[in-house]
Amino acid sequence: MTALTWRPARCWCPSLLQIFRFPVAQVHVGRPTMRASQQDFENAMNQVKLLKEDPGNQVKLKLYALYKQATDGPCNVPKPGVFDLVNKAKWEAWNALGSLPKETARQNYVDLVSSLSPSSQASSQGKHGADEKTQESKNIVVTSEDGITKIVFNRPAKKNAITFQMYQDIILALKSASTDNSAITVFTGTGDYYCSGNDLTNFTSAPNGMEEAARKGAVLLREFVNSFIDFPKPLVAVVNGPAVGISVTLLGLFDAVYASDTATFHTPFSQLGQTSEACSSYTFPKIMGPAKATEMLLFGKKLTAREAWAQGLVSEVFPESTFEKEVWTRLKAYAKLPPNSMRISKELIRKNEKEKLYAVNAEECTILQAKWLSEECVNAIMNFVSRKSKL
Ligand SMILES: CCCCCC/C=C/C(=O)SCCNC(=O)CCNC(=O)[C@H](O)C(C)(C)COP(=O)(O)OP(=O)(O)OC[C@H]1O[C@@H](n2cnc3c(N)ncnc32)[C@H](O)[C@@H]1OP(=O)(O)O
Repeated sequence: MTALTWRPARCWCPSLLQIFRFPVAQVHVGRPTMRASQQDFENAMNQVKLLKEDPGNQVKLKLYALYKQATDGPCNVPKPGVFDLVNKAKWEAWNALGSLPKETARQNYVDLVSSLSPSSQASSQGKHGADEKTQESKNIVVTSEDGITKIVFNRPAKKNAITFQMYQDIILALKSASTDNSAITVFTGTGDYYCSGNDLTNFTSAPNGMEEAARKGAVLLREFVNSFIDFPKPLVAVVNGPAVGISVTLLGLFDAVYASDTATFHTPFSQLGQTSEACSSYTFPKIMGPAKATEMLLFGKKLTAREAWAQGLVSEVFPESTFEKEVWTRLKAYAKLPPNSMRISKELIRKNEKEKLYAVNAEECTILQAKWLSEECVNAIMNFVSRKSKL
């Protein structure tokens, strides 16, 4: 109860207040060289407001903790409850500073701000909003060429983890691809990963509470998966590297899956206190049989590309050295096939399944909405965010 009255530092600009929108980065706290004055401290606070790029959660937590220590002294408020993820993390960061003297905290704050890279400082010209928007949409890149619309997970620094914004961008990209001039649509990833699944920090910033976030997440997930169920043209995954979570389960709704031999397929839902999605509770047992689906969806067994091929999830595996060349040559040839024939054949395959898929999707989303509020799930996500465990 008291925890709810605890206020975050007011010096942060609004985008930085949502400290968990971006995952953790390494903190480097510069070594104090001299005592920072109150003026240095205030200058540093102003500099933080001008940061152009998000410095990462760990840095923001550290800044928050040092600010509180420098102004209020040692942590003196009760620990927020387990579901109040953001405030709990802030409390833990502040509390971890123990009895660090106010002056040292002030100096460390100034050093930390000055250690942030110059490239992340804003020019005070202020076209911040426009830049951010461009940045968001670049995480999903859509191009169309040679009869192929390519939708690319393009967030390699985060292994192409999918943010809420990316889910929305993909829904729009699929809508547009369904009526553009292309014959087929292809998903692939930039960098070494195909996609590491849902961004695990999606639910750690919940300004209106976790229940509201889980409700909205379930609505978004349902619409997202429905846009795959409904997609009318051949949908192909070019799996260039490891795939995790929802990027794997969605493959059951694709028409063909080509994988590099560096790809792996991992659905660690139980480990995350979650359950299967994207209709995989229906498509996976159908594709690979219930026993193999259980190993993946319940026990989180990670498959190699060849194992995934043997179980029918992957159409064909290619050596990494020739993967791109072979796959794109083949896809360009397929894209020259009569598009209406391909569309109608897909419709014949999919139409008897559609009602079932909608129903499965709805049920999976309802179950997940509840799971996201469970202690098992909250703990697993907090472990990831605080880096206690890696899958
Ligand atoms: C509308 C909501 C729909 C929700 C649908 C439900 C969907 C469920 C799922 O998809 S469950 C699967 C979720 N994914 C994971 O559990 C994977 C988590 N990530 C990892 O285990 C590892 O990062 C890894 C194995 C993918 C890669 O390990 P490694 O090679 O050691 O790299 P790093 O861990 O250092 O990763 C680099 C960088 O990327 C960030 N990152 C990677 N994956 C995610 C992720 N899924 N969510 C958030 N952030 C991710 C990681 O934190 C590092 O960031 P940093 O450099 O530290 O800032």
